[in-house]
Amino acid sequence: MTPVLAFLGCGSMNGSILRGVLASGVPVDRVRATVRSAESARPLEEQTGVRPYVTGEDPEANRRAAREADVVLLGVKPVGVLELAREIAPALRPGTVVASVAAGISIAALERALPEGQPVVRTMPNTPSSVRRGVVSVTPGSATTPEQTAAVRRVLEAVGTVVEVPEEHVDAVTGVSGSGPAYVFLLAEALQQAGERMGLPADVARVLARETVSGAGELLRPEDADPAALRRAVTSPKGTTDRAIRTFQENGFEDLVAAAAQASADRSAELTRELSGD
Ligand SMILES: NC(=O)C1=CN([C@@H]2O[C@H](COP(=O)(O)OP(=O)(O)OC[C@H]3O[C@@H](n4cnc5c(N)ncnc54)[C@H](OP(=O)(O)O)[C@@H]3O)[C@@H](O)[C@H]2O)C=CC1
Ligand SMILES: O=C(O)[C@@H]1CCC=N1
Repeated sequence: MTPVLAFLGCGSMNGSILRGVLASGVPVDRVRATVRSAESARPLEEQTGVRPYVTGEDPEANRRAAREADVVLLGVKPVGVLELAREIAPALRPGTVVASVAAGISIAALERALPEGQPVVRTMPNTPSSVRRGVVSVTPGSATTPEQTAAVRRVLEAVGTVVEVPEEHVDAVTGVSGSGPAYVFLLAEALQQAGERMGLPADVARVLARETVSGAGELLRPEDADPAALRRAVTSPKGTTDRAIRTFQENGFEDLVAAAAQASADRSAELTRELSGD
C-alpha cells in the first residue's frame, strides 16, 4: 500500500517534490498538503488536483494532515520549521517518519522539537524534483530505523537521485545541489544577455540560451557522462570555444564557482547556528 504523504508547507520546494511524486504515479488520495493562504492553495489545487488544507482558515490544518500521514515532509521556511514540528507533535503516530527539507535545521534540533523516539530524516533536495530530475541527500536521525529511512528514500527516488550523507556534509550538499539549479539558471540569464548585447533579438537570444543549457544538461544525463569530455567535444583546437573557455579560465571561473558554492554552504552553517541552537 502506498504510504500517505503529508507536505506541510507546499511552496517552491515541497511543491516540486509533490509534483514529481504525482508524476511518478502516486494517487492524489495518498497525498496531503498544507499552505498558509487561500491564494497559494488555489493554483496548487488547479495544477495538481491536491486540495491543500489552509492553516489561515483552519488552525488544525497541519495537525490534521500529520495525523493522516505515514511520512511527513516539513517544507516551510527554515525559521518556521521547529515551530511547525512542535505544532504537529501531538498529532504524530509513533511510527510516522518526519522528514525535513529545510536548510539550517539540524537533526538534533528537530528531534528536540518532536516526541522522544520520533523517526526523523533530514534531506536536502532541489527543485528539478518537479520533473523527476532532482537530486537529494538523506541523513537519518538517531532513532530512525533503516526501514524508516528506506520509506523516505522511496518517496524521493520517485523524484530523482538519492544519496545518503552524514550530517556534516549537508552544508556542502546545499552549496552544490540544493542551491545549484539557481547557478545554472543564472548562467542561462547571462547567456541571454550576452546574446542581446551582441545584437540578437531578445526572443532569439532567449531560445538560444534556454535550449543550450537544457540540451547540455541532457547530454550530462547518462550516469557515465563526463563533463570534461563533453566540453572537449565542443572545443576545437584554436577554435571559437577554445577562446571562450580561456576567457572564462583567465577570469577565474572555477574559483568563482567554488566561492559561490562555499558561500551557500557557509550560509547553511550560519542558519544552523542561528536556528538550531547547536
Ligand atoms: N526553494 C528551493 O530550491 C529549496 C528550498 N529548500 C527548503 O525548503 C523550505 C521551503 O522553501 P521554499 O519552498 O523555497 O519556500 P516557499 O516560500 O516557496 O514555500 C513555503 C510554503 O510554506 C507555506 N507555509 C508557511 N507557513 C506555514 C505554516 N505554518 N503551515 C503550513 N504551511 C505554511 C507557504 O504557504 P503560503 O504560500 O500560503 O504562505 C508555502 O506554501 C525551506 O526550509 C528551504 O530551506 C531546500 C532545498 C531547495
Ligand atoms: O536558498 C535557500 O536558502 C534554499 C536552500 C537551498 C536552496 N534554496
